Amino acid sequence: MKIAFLGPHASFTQLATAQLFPKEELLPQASILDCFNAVENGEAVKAVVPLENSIEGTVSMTLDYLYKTPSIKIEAEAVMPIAHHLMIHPENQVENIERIYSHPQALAQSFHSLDTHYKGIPRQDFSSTAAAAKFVSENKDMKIAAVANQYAANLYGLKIVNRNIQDFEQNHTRFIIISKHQDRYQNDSLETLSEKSGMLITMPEDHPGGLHQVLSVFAWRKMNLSKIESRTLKTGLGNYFFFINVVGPWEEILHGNALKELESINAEVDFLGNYKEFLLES
Ligand SMILES: O=C(O)C(=O)C[C@]1(C(=O)O)C=C[C@@H](O)C=C1
Repeated sequence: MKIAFLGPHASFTQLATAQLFPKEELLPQASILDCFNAVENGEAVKAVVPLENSIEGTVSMTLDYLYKTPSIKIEAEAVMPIAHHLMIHPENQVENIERIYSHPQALAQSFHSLDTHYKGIPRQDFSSTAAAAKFVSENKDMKIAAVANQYAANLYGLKIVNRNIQDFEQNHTRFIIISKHQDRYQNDSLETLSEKSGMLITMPEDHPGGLHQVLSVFAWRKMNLSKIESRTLKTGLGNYFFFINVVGPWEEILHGNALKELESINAEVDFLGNYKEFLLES
């Protein structure tokens, strides 16, 4: 089975994917959009993409493509500790560095640390931390550094010059397994943290109390929400869709009726699945 992931090798997403699918063929992709496309056009059966980070919040691109591609559902979540290191080509000196490359999430998670230790050195976005590390390894004549993980340093032969530069010690990223099949991913060798349902909800028009109506569907049934995130619909300022997580295993009557009630108040619901959240190693 082919599994797409945000590559190249040694990205954080690859470390997560390798733990979730140790025996499958992994297909590196250049972007989160490419991961969605690979699943959509059948090139890969599933993909692993980042959804949320404990320091920097939601990966908005993932949320947007979940919304834009209703055929794609969620099979599982996996949470992994994240440690960022600054690395350079072994023939370079850290004192000479003139630019720092990484994925925008990694740069944001290390913002204050980079600002304190490398003030004034411009930072540049890359498609992933591993892509930045690879670029540094291939360009020893440029005075550049990358923010990436230990595996990227090993794989691309870079020297770590500053360890654990994430701004908060507790740094975790939540990844999701996406597919068109809505299979439930199960893995007894990983610790299960929770079970939840995910859904995208859109109200057809803006009216007073619209969100309250949606939330009351869950509230009076005593359904516990663990996440609610609004994201722009890109149809004009003030128009949003909502990503909602409901805690617990799927109960046919309780959840089924909640979905029916949402429909009856004209909410559009894209049910993404009932799935487990697993814990991964760093
Ligand atoms: O750039 C990588 O290595 C990724 O896998 C992407 C990503 C993200 O988008 O959040 C994954 C985990 C970390 O939070 C930093 C970057």
